[in-house]
Order: sequence, then structure tokens, then C-alpha cells
Amino acid sequence: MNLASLYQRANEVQRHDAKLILSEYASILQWRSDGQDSLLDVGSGPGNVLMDFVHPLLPKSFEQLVGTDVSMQMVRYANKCYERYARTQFQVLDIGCEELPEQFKGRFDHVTSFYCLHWVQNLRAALRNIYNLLRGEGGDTLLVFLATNPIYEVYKVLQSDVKWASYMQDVDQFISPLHYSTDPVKQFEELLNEAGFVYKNVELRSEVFVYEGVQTLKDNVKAICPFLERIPMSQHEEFLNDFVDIVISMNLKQDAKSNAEHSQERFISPYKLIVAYARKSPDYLQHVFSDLGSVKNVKGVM
Ligand SMILES: C[S@@+](CC[C@H](N)C(=O)[O-])C[C@H]1O[C@@H](n2cnc3c(N)ncnc32)[C@H](O)[C@@H]1O
Ligand SMILES: CC(C)=CCC/C(C)=C/CC/C(C)=C/C(=O)O
Repeated sequence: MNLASLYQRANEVQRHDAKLILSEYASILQWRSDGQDSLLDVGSGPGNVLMDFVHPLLPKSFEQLVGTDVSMQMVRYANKCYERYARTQFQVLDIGCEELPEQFKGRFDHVTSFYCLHWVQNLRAALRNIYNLLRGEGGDTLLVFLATNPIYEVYKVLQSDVKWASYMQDVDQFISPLHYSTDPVKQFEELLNEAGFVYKNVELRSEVFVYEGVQTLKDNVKAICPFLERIPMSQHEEFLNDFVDIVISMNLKQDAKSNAEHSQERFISPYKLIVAYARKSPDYLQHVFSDLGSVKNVKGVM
């Protein structure tokens, strides 16, 4: 996914969900009493969700805001767009990496991520890294990503088409790792436990987004579809038309009202969103728990 400017213009559902969920969690995030919070965002893309919806929530005296992304093109684009913002920077980081670069370890009070983790097949590594991004004495994380989306079924049908099969052999790499899960909440809770998070709240939200008009749908697909850059430009419109035909065959097109003038076609996208909030136990608590075995009567913290 490398079309920073197009994505910035065609990310309606992503902006809608991030804005709504941040309005709900702004008061739940554990802001520091001294106001010197450090926050890292995972998969920031062109940065407009982070800067439009997270940045305004930070205390005025925040320590640092770091947007990260696996794509150098997204990072360069975001740094250029937001270069005038104090104590704010964008850096390359693959959240699914085996070993978190030292400069990121234990430095953040908060880690957020919006519409990124469904792109990461190794959620176990991602959550281990997110845990290790947080400072030793605590910190919290707010993670919002797709469990299911009809786009994944459309991709599977396109991959079976001889016209597109050779460009989509690795289609499963781009399907959310929870798309086929029978219990995505349980599965993600177990992954959070494994990473070491002690307090967690994981929701699965059933949502519906309506794309007004076929061009809006096509633009939103173009902004995130990983296969288009592999297909000759001269065939892009054919690919997108085939995409829309499959959406229609899935009965996801709402018939325009016959009497309405200039009515647009509406495309319905029913999807399921994971909204997960978790806190990292302070290191000192871990110390107390680990000492429980040697000290019989421990008073106070339990
Ligand atoms: C759909 S965009 C979301 C951007 C932004 N968070 C938003 O809500 O608009 C997903 C972003 O995640 C990035 N991404 C995909 N895999 C990643 C990984 N393993 N580590 C970090 N970022 C990744 C993509 O490059 C892309 O910029
Ligand atoms: C009707 C239909 C198939 C709509 C899906 C359209 C669409 C652009 C979904 C985006 C899914 C996705 C992977 C978003 C992202 O990563 O930001």
C-alpha cells in the first residue's frame, strides 16, 4: 500500500471509525499527571488520522508524538505534511518485525493503531513489539483493526479469475488474520495475554459503511488495494470494474430509488472491527508478583 496522497483523500471509513473510537477512549487512556506523554502510532500511513484525531487529544506539554509505518513512502509523505508540528515525527517501523529496534524500546506511555493490524499476519510478533514499545512502569494501547471485511471475499473471487490470478497468488497474505476466526475476540484476548498485557478490553463491533457512488467505491479500493501496482495501468479500470461486478453479485449494491433524480448507486460494506484497549502491568508489580513465591505475608499491593 503506497499511494499516500490517494489514501489521504479516500479513507472515509477509516477516518470515521478512528474519530468515533477516539472520542470514546480519550478519557480512558491513562494520561500522565505531569502531562509529558509520549505516544507512538503504528501504521500511521499519510498521518492525517493521527494528526487530525490523536494529536488534539495530547496534553499541551506532551513529550513526543511518533507516527510509524512500514512504508518509507508513507513516512516521507507524512514528515513533509507535518514538518511544522513540534515534537512530532514519522519513522519507518515494521510492527511485525522479529526484533524491535533499540531506539523504540520502553519509551512510550501510549501506543495507538488504526486500520493497520489486519495487514499484519504475525499478530503475535506485533503485540510483543507493542508491549515492548511501552515504558516499563506501565502504559496503555488502543488498537483498532478489521476482523472481517467483504473486500477479502472479493479478492478471493478475483484471484480465481484467470485474468488476475497471476497477480494475486499471495492473496491470503492480505486478508485479515482474524477474517476466518470463529471467535476473533477470544483469539485476540489470548494474544494480548501472551504478550503480557494484564488489563484488557476487546470488542468486536459489527459496522456497515455505505460508499456513495461507484467512483467513491473505486477510489477507496484503489487507495488500499495491494494488487493494482502489479497490474499494467491499462488494465486497472478493467480490474476495478470486475471488482464492482463481484460486489454487485454479492448483493452489496443498494438499488437507487426509481423516482430520485441523479440518485447515486450505493454500495454497502458490512464489516467487523476489533476495538482493543489494554494496559501493561508496571514492572514493579511484576517484581512484587515474582517475589510472592519467597515472601509469605505480603501486605499492600495485590
Ligand atoms: C489503511 S492504512 C491506515 C493508515 C492510518 N492508520 C489510518 O487510519 O488512516 C494501513 C497502513 O498500515 C501500514 N502497514 C501495513 N503493514 C504494516 C506493518 N507490518 N508495520 C507497520 N505499518 C504497516 C501500511 O503501509 C499503511 O500505511
Ligand atoms: C462493498 C465493499 C467490498 C467495500 C469494501 C471497500 C473497501 C475499500 C474496504 C477497505 C478495507 C481495508 C483493507 C481497509 C484498510 O486497510 O484501510
